[in-house]
Amino acid sequence: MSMTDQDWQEEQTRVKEVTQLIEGRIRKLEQEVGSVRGDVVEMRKDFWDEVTMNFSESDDVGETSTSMRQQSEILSDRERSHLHAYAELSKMKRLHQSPYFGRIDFTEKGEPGEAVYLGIASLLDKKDEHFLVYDWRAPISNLYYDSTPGPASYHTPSGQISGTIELKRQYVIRDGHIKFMFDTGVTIGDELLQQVLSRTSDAQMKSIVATIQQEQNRIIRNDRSRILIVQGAAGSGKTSAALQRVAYLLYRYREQLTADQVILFSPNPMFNSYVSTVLPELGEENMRQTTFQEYLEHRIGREYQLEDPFIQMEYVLSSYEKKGYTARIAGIQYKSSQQFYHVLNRYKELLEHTGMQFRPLRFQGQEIVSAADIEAKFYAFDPSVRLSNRCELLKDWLLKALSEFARKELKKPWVEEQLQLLDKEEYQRAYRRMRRKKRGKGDTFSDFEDEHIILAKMLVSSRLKPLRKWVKGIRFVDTKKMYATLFDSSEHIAKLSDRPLPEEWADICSFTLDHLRQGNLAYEDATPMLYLKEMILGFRSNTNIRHVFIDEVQDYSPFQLYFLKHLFPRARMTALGDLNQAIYVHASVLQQSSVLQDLYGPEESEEITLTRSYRSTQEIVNFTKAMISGGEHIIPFNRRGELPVVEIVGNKEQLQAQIINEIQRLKREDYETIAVICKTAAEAEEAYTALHEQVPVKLIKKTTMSFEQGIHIIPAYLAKGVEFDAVLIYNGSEEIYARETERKLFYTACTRAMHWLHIYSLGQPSPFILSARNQDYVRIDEM
Ligand SMILES: Nc1ncnc2c1ncn2[C@@H]1O[C@H](COP(=O)(O)OP(=O)(O)OP(=O)(O)O)[C@@H](O)[C@H]1O
Repeated sequence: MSMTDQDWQEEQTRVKEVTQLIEGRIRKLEQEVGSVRGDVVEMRKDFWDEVTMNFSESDDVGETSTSMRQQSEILSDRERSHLHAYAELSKMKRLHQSPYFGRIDFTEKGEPGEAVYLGIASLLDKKDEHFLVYDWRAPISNLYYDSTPGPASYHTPSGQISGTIELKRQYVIRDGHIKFMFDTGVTIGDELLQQVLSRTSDAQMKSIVATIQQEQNRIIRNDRSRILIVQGAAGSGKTSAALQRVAYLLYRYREQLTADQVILFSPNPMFNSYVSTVLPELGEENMRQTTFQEYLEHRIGREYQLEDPFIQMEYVLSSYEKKGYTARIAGIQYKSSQQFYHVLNRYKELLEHTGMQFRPLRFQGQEIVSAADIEAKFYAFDPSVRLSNRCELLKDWLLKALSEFARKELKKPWVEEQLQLLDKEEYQRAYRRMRRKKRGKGDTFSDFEDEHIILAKMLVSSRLKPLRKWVKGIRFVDTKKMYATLFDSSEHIAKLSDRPLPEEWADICSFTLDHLRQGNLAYEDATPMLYLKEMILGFRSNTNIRHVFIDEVQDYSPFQLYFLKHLFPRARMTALGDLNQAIYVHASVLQQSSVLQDLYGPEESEEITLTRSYRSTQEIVNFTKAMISGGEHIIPFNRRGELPVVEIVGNKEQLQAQIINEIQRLKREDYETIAVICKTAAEAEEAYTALHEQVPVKLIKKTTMSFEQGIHIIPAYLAKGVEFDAVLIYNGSEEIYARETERKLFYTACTRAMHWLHIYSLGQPSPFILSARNQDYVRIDEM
């Protein structure tokens, strides 16, 4: 079917009409809204802070939803209707920029045909009768993404509807004018995708609704499985699909689901800023965003000096020579495994009968209740009572013991001494406070004696207050010691294991115990330690969250995934990752696909693989896919560019001078985002020092919160998930990238490039580069 001039004219006329209608609505809404502009403030805070209430006590969940309800009740009806008008206005403004991007003509059996136009929101005609534009998430819109012209059908809540697609058309509309228009046979024509992908990169991710591919659509609209596992090549649109999926779910389940009930775990804080505009662009509120580390900090950051994953990463990448390196690596792998998770589960069962460790209750050097007595009391409770409930019972028992102790303490000389020390004013104040307290209780005290005793009581009680708090916080349970016990010798843990321990066990033990003794918690110990704590004291789960998205899931260990499952018991999970980008040395959940399948069982799991890569040019994909196993399955999208360049230099001065030249050239050629990617933070620092006086570069650190256009110097592990027009690899030599563990880091770094990839190498280049065919890159030898 070919497009005629008449088609163009008709379509342009329609665009004009729709645009005028939108403009009319905008004028009306602006009047409605104008008077209270700025009145309604957004009430969102950092996720974990806000949810502190949610986590602080296990039975607080009800309270949290009450407090949320209260929040929304604060908004008066008037404000609510204004909010609605605001939302409507911003939707109209978005539609005004580009009212729709696609059309299908669909004839349902026995009905007249209908032209269905798709946009980012729905739009009704003047009489509110017909859809001028359908929301891209509406049931009928699925035809556009999933079917080709010919017989087709789609699901609606009331059943399946069959018919024929007569036409499928795509548009690019800007400011009321059609810029491009294509009729397509295949799913979504390559023409529009070509248009979209040839743009330069942005500081922020864009929505892809106009060009969602069929396989991506299956991810976005999946609503059957408990866990959806997405494995996809670098640049295949995993993150994009995840975000459009959030928008889809918020639309599809708008009666039940709010953005607050969806959480995205991302690789680092900067990534949060990178993706934060996609949902607002689609007219939805952002989901909650966090990192796993942020959660750990929230839960155990006060008790320990917590190592973050990037410090661990720096150690792994640059301490090969150090003593204890192999043992630490073996320890990281062991502690992140499913095996260790099972060990902890068995440990918990053991603790139900024996082995709980307690801190004694002490006051001013004297022991009120000894650890042994606490333990005896604990195991005297009925063994069928849960550990956490027994801890609660212990708490009550200890609080009673504390009151008893306080009574006896009243007569002790220190109390008298301290009372004597109160000066007159303090005494008066205490006396008045006491009177106030006593008033209304019918208690009167006439003589000095009474008064004195009451003051003594107050004194003792105030001295014991911290201890009471300590007991209430169940701090008498010594989780740290119980965790450490596992590393005391091999005997104890061997009884809990069904597999042999790592060879380096003795060294793993001494590393762990040393760290704990100093109050440090290595990254690999944080999750198991917290898990043990939760098993003993009761899991503080979050039942409000209904959808958990885990991006870069290959960087999570099996242990962490099991943990997240416990943490969000009522949620469905969408896990997206690429094993070839697994940059941590700990076991990756994607190493064996069974790990994720086992999480909820195969029946509850669904897996989708994405093999087309959209980020990089065909040349870059052909070059990078040679670095990894299974790379032959990656299909580049047909977009041409220049061959990657590998430039070998003889010394550092030359290296830095060449990079400066190259950055200047790229800037002249209007590349908007350029990254110099380094291996470690130390290397990035070095590059920054050498370059920043010649070219305007920004150094990205793990604390960097937002991402801007420009020239960045960035360690590879922080470049996760983001992309740049041009990537320069600071030093891709054999010396820097040769070990197996560095292969994936190098691959991740190179696959950040959209249009231009230039690798510098100080001396012999990395073997990963040399695995590419000679014709797939240009080699320049300056040596
Ligand atoms: N259907 C699509 N239409 C237009 N652009 C797309 C589409 N799918 C992906 N892209 C673009 O491809 C690039 C890579 O997408 P995204 O970052 O989602 O991939 P990813 O699989 O998460 O990558 P990585 O694993 O390498 O971080 C983005 O610029 C995205 O906008």
